[in-house]
Amino acid sequence: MNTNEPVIEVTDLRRVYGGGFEAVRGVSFEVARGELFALLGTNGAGKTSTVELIEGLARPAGGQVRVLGHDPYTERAAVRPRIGLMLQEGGFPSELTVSETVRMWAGCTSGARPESEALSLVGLTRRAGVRVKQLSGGEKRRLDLALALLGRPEVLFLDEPTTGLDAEGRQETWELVRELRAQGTTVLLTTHYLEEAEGLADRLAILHAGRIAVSGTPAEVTASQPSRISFELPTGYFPGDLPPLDSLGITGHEISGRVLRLRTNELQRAATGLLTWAERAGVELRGLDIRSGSLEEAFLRIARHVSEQDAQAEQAGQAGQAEQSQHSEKEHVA
Ligand SMILES: Nc1ncnc2c1ncn2[C@@H]1O[C@H](COP(=O)(O)OP(=O)(O)OP(=O)(O)O)[C@@H](O)[C@H]1O
Repeated sequence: MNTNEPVIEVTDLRRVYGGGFEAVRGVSFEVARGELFALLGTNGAGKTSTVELIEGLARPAGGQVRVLGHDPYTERAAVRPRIGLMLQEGGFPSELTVSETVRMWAGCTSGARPESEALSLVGLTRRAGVRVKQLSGGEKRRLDLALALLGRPEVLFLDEPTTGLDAEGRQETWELVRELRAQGTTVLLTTHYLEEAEGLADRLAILHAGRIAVSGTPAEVTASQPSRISFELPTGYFPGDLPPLDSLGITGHEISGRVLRLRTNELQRAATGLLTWAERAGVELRGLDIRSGSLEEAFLRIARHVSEQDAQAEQAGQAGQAEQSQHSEKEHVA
């Protein structure tokens, strides 16, 4: 296979649940060999619904998925041995020990790693004899990961892999994922942790209400967000006493109490202008906070923006219904 050829290709993907609810509404993206692509999104955005289609666990209502050049649903036998799945719920028999679980799984996996290697990869060697039901939530996630890695997959699907892990466990999992990626494994990750996506992903997409709202490298997505400056107005000063905000490259502002919050796409210019003004005026900008655009900002803006759109659409719908019912009343009266 050409190394530039995408390992995962998703085109105009759609998923409709019983009752007609469209959870995935035309999602398209590609993941190249050796790349780590992260899907982020609010609760219910459609991450799991999308990933399950790519894993071949369900048939799309529309669009196309290709994994390693095959349809993962209709050509499951060609795809399954080459991919590793770490689902949100492993669902393994709780009475088996960690070691028995790995051996059972290895029995169904061709070319499986030795048990000791799989357990040591995820730091579970010392828990080999413990029953699954006695593992902590974080240890269960590690076992899920060990099983996903058992067949040395070319493509690894990680659905919220660090949920339930403490800070150290999370760092260890990230280190392992980085190593796997360095060895050429292609990874599709869904996560709620923005720093996880920021630290691991080559590219990412933020899903909202079944659609991709923004995608790109973490740096591209972050750079598309405005930077922020906030401080307390010095006593006796008003916003009009500052230099004209647009002359400092400030594109928006709001004031609550004495705290002024500014938005800018030219952080250095805006910050320098304000600090120079404060220096000359001999005043202190208390509580000064200067921060570049962040992935968190992008995420929150998308969630807020789309909820505003939803609210507007709902209002427009209600207004339309009210108008229609007034209209039909009039027709009735006439
Ligand atoms: N089996 C199902 N039947 C009907 N609706 C479903 C089903 N599974 C999911 N949904 C709905 O589809 C939407 C997307 O759900 P999905 O689980 O894909 O979101 P998600 O982004 O993975 O969310 P989370 O971050 O909470 O895991 C939600 O509105 C959810 O209620």
